[in-house]
Amino acid sequence: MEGVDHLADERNKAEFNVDDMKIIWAGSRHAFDVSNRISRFVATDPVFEKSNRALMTRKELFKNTLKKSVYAWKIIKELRLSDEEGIKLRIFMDQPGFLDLHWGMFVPAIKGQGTEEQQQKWLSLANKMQIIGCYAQTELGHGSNVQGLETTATFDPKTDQFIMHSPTQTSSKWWPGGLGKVSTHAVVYARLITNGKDHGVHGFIVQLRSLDDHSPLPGITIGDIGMKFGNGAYNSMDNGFLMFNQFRIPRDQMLMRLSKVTREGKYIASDVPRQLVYGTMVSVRQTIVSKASDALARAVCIATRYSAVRRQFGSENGGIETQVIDYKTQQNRLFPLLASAYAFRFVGEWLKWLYTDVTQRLEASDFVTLPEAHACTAGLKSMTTSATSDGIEECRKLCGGHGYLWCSGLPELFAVYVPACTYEGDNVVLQLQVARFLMKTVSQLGSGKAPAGTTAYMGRAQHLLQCRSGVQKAEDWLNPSMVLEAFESRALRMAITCAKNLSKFENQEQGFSELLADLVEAAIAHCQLIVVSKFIAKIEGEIEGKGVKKQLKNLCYIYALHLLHKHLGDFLSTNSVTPEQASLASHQLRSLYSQVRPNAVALVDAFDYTDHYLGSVLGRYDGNVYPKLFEEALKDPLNDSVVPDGYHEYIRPLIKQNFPSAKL
Ligand SMILES: CCCCCCCC/C=C\CCCCCC(=O)SCCNC(=O)CCNC(=O)[C@H](O)C(C)(C)COP(=O)(O)OP(=O)(O)OC[C@H]1O[C@@H](n2cnc3c(N)ncnc32)[C@H](O)[C@@H]1OP(=O)(O)O
Ligand SMILES: Cc1cc2nc3c(=O)[nH]c(=O)nc-3n(C[C@H](O)[C@H](O)[C@H](O)COP(=O)(O)OP(=O)(O)OC[C@H]3O[C@@H](n4cnc5c(N)ncnc54)[C@H](O)[C@@H]3O)c2cc1C
Repeated sequence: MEGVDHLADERNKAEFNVDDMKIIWAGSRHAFDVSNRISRFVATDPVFEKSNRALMTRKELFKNTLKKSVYAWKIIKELRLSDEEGIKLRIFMDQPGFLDLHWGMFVPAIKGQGTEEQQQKWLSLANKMQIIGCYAQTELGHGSNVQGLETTATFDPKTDQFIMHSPTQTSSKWWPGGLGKVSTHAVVYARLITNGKDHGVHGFIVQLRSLDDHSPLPGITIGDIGMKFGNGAYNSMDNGFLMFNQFRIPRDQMLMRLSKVTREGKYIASDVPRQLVYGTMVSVRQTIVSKASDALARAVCIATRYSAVRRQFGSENGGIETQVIDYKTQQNRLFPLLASAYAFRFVGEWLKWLYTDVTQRLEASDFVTLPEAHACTAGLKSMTTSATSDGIEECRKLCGGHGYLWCSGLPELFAVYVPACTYEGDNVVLQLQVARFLMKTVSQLGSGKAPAGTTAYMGRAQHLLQCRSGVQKAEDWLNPSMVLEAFESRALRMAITCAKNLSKFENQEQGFSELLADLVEAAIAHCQLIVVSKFIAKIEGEIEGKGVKKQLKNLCYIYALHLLHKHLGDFLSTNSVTPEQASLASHQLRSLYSQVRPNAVALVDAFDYTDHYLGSVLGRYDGNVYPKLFEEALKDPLNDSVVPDGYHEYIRPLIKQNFPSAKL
């Protein structure tokens, strides 16, 4: 029934103040106000309508993205929205497009790697969108291995120019978002060559298309790489290819904050670590962690509301059937995902702090925390995006058959989200970076250099290698120090086992290659420890609002104990817990599920998502699912006529067994 809240009973059960939880989820009252206002603004503006996306052709979808993006920019300018409001507008617009790469990578690359003069010149144009930029790093032949890029930028001292060239087919740029059809400019990563010497990969600002008629400049071949996974979804983005044929740019278009080429062609490397050329990727990996919590929360919101609406079995004497959310199996699959959404939110907040801290240090030429910032952003990007992709798919299954309908919102969410496991660094490749960092830290134990930050626990190696978990009863698993000790001991023991096995090889690189799978598992264990420890730190801090802290505690322990359950092999094989303690953890988990159950719908309401943003009939705020499923079905073009096109051509001849031209 229209106007009726079918989930009202669920909402009345809540034991905490949802409005207070909304503030915790958003990060602050101010952040909540901005999100709330902008999401409602987008939801009510017809230009941002998105329900028809799956039925659009690629060309229609692309044009629709242009329309929305330019309209969003007009609103940002006319209403003088702040940067924060502008970002929210793009998030709630919910359609991947060139704006993401222009603002998310092109502008940050110039800010991070350009000199002051370069910033003044290029940012003044980019900030007004008088030029549109993308981030062109990946090539057909190399994405993960950035040092393997083949595009060259050869300095020509006669003309004071760089000659950009794609020497092979595999050196074609391939994948950059916004490149295919929209961008006028790109930050291109290419091997810098001066006086015949290769100085490795550097960034260059390159104009690609005419600012008058948008045609590619002579010497440039450019286009879209074609359809990607799913309908609608990421196909709104013009991921592109690009080839240079001896294309010339002025010398001052090399991004020269980190190293320079003089008029004479002399290469001057600064004394900062060369890895700062990867700085834009580090910054985006950090934002991807917060976006993981957002995507997972969307899926969980849909699955939770629908699980409360959906009834199946359990009716006695013709009475009402059981809500599927009451099945323990449903809770065992759903509530850890709900807990993960909150966990990723809080680790995302912490990572933002870490990133801000390292940025300030770099500005003061303090590079000490750079390796840790790289390991944390890489590892947490990898861990949270993998868990989120799996989680969205699990939410689809939690919604049964209807989850497979496009209008559930889940297929498109999955299709848009899943490349996050690959872009901005393949998730396995990134965990191997964490593993390298851990092996280095382990090798330095006992050298007098105490591990700091997220590896500080390794400084207590003597204790953690010997200790036995003190858990004796199920409630002990609600003791933060016991939970932390189990995770620390598992992570440390796995890392030390890898280090010991590595030391058996004469050639360390060969050993590393042999042990890749174990190293990835050790890295994941370390990352999970970080997430658990940041969640615990959150619930041990000050949290306002009636009943809010209690709910967050429940979610925190669900997050930790479900990981323990899922990775029990690690915990048992490292003797971090005994089988009896593991079974006490499962007992405690069941009790936590019962405590979360009456609060589940309110806990997803706290995300404050509009129906527009969710884009899901199953996840509607009012729970009015069945009539709306019918409405959606009737909108399908196949239902425009009762007798379909093709009846006379195929169906009728078939059932009449009358195939005029068939030679059987
Ligand atoms: C709607 C609003 C949206 C808001 C904004 C969102 C933005 C848009 C979001 C999504 C859109 C999609 C965008 C997608 C864009 C892309 O995909 S861009 C391309 C991304 N490409 C990659 O991520 C490539 C991955 N590969 C690498 O990063 C590197 O090749 C590597 C790290 C795997 C290896 O680098 P290499 O130089 O070969 O290093 P190693 O020999 O392994 O290591 C040498 C040492 O350097 C350290 N290190 C490596 N990387 C970094 C770093 N980034 N920072 C600091 N240090 C680094 C490494 O640990 C080694 O240290 P040691 O010598 O001490 O061991
Ligand atoms: C939707 C999307 C948008 C993108 N946008 C951009 C963009 O805007 N700009 C840009 O420059 N790029 C972009 N990319 C490219 C992206 O960054 C790369 O695809 C990504 O870095 C992975 O590199 P790859 O494709 O070379 O994978 P590969 O490295 O070829 O990976 C293939 C397999 O090999 C494995 N593997 C590779 N190396 C190792 C190793 N050392 N050890 C163990 N296993 C290994 C991987 O785990 C994976 O299973 C985008 C990609 C996608 C999908």
